[in-house]
Amino acid sequence: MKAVLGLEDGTFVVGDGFGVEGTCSGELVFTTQMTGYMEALTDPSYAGQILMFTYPLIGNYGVDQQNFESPMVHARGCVAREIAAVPAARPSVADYFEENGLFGISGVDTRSLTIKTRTVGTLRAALIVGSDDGAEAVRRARAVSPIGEVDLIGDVSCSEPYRIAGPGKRIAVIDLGVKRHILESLGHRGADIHVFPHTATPDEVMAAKPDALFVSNGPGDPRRATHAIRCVRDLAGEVPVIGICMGIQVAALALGAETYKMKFGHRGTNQPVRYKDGSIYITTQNHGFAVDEETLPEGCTVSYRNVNDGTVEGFENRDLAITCVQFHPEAHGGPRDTEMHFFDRIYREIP
Ligand SMILES: NC(=O)CC[C@H](N)C(=O)O
Repeated sequence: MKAVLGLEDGTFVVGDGFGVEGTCSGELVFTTQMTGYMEALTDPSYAGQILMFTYPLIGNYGVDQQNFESPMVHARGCVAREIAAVPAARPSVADYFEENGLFGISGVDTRSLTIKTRTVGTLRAALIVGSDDGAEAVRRARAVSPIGEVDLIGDVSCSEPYRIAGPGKRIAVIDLGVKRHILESLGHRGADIHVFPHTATPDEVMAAKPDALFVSNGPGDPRRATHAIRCVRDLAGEVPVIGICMGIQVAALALGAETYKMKFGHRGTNQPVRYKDGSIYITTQNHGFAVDEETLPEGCTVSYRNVNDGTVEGFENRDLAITCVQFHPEAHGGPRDTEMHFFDRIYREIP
């Protein structure tokens, strides 16, 4: 089966389709991870994006639902150099894509597409599985709305509040598309977790009498997380605030700081960050927006910084008890170095 990937700049590449016939479109983003392909594809933060793997062989250990970050694939499409046809475990990625009505293309030069993305910035793209009509793919890519103009959070947040009972501190989680392993990392420490939809009001959150407010990861432009921004704006100072990924961006926006779209973002399991004490951690990341350090108000200090480009990877505000990171300390699969470092510390520090 043929497939074609078209980009807004007029480029298209023809390859082998996998999954089912049809079309998907969104931002084309690349991740440098060598493993953890299903964790990435099922991460709700990839909603609205077509995910391209720079590592040339994807799928060699098959699909294991135990690794999923949510019950389904959220990336709109998958681009790979090669998908392992006969993995060591079943089902294969291609079988899984077919059974679940998903779209993929393999046999394409992911290096040149990555170099292009790094050179010109993230591009809108369309993938047509079952066709090699490059002009049509480019036309569809150009029709894609920029990610900042699309509401994606409502599609991935829970619709009703729910609780994962635990014996320990009570944490209210605002679900912007929360990854399963974040809830598990909190739960393993004993947290009594109350999860709220992204539309939760400050009163609804406070009715749970939380010891801390946690704002999750999520897809798209953080400025669209308007309800969560309001919650943090109203509640910071009243309860400790913890954030991961979109959570840090929401916390920054709530304090009056700004976020910006990065040229091509950070996605992978090999992103080095430097903590304020000088120690370096290898982290998993998936973000295309970042906090503008210059706009952070007084009282906020940058706690982690990306070693490659110097961008903000974490900040804290001791007076307001805000602690947040841009990377993913819960990451499965990816390095676990920061799981203990981050979750133990934030859990211990909740009064
Ligand atoms: N994983 C996330 O929470 C990502 C946050 C936001 N969607 C970004 O791309 O920056």
